[in-house]
Amino acid sequence: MNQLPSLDELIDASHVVSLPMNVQFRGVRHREAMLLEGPAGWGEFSPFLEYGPVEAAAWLRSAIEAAWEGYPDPVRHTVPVNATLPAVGPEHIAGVLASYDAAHTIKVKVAEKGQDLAQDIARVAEVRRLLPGAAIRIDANAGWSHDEAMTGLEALAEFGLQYAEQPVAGIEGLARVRKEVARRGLGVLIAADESVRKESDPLAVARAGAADLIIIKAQPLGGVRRALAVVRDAGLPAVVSSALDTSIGLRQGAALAAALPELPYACGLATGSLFSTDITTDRFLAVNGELHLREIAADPDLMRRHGVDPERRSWWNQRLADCHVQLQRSGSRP
Ligand SMILES: O=C(O)CCC(=O)C1=CC=C[C@@H](O)[C@@H]1C(=O)O
Ligand SMILES: [Mg+2]
Repeated sequence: MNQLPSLDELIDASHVVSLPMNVQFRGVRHREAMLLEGPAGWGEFSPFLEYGPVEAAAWLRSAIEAAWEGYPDPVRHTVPVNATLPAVGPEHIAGVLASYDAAHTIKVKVAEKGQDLAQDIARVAEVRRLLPGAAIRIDANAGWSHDEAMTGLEALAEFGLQYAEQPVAGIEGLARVRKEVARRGLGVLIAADESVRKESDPLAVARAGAADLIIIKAQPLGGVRRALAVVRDAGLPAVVSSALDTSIGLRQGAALAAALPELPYACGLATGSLFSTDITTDRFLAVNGELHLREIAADPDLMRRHGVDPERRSWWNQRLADCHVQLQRSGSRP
């Protein structure tokens, strides 16, 4: 596939859905997504609503790759995954974790706006109490200052952390935290997420020696093949994650995880469990901590049931058009 599909072709191939979630995540209670059906299968285009066309164009590129080109050959057919725990209070933790069949590795959200470190400590402590043998990682989404990160990491390291994802903003900030963590001997690895997917150069963080590992996501990085190239060139261990995707987007992430030469960590691809429903009857959910690679197709009835109103549909058509222009401009082909 060397040609970018035309805008008309994309509009004809697209459906827009809004899926309800079981629990608020990232301030989101309903997740909107555009699904594209192309000659190679289904692709998902679901940048968060506040993203502008320059950033969102990479997400469209990823959907077009999935639907018009398909995926590279897998080197594995099962993908280990983590449960993702939003910034809920301790009383809700057991319930949220019970919705996942993925208790070996838990990613706990911390540094949520409007909350404090005591709440983060209580959340991580409760996960450790419920699952004494689990690997626990945290994700601050760049919500801490340097000093807050050091205080937070000192306190949370007591519970045994596999790694800390994006404790602070920016590549320099990460490098500084990583250095200080080593100086204090805290034994916590530093993972870069926003410093990979939101930087104009996704390799800059690796070049700066600012992280021990990188988080990679197919949609923000412009597709599975581009994400694979980032991992190859970064030369760091990679954790595949998602963006609160429907089963179609999670399948894109699984294709990326399945094609990576090395997969040392469980992947953030179990978030289907945070939704109360999906666009396929055979949802792409973890079974005993693993996703089993298989084809996922959207179900026409479910897409109809969760379809958006005409106003949202035209908003998405405009977004599609804006991102299409971006891809034409950058000469970016799937
Ligand atoms: O990695 C995971 O366990 C699940 C995905 C996840 O955490 C995220 C999904 C969507 C938006 C992001 O804020 C968030 C992340 O920061 O990794
Ligand atoms: Mg993250």
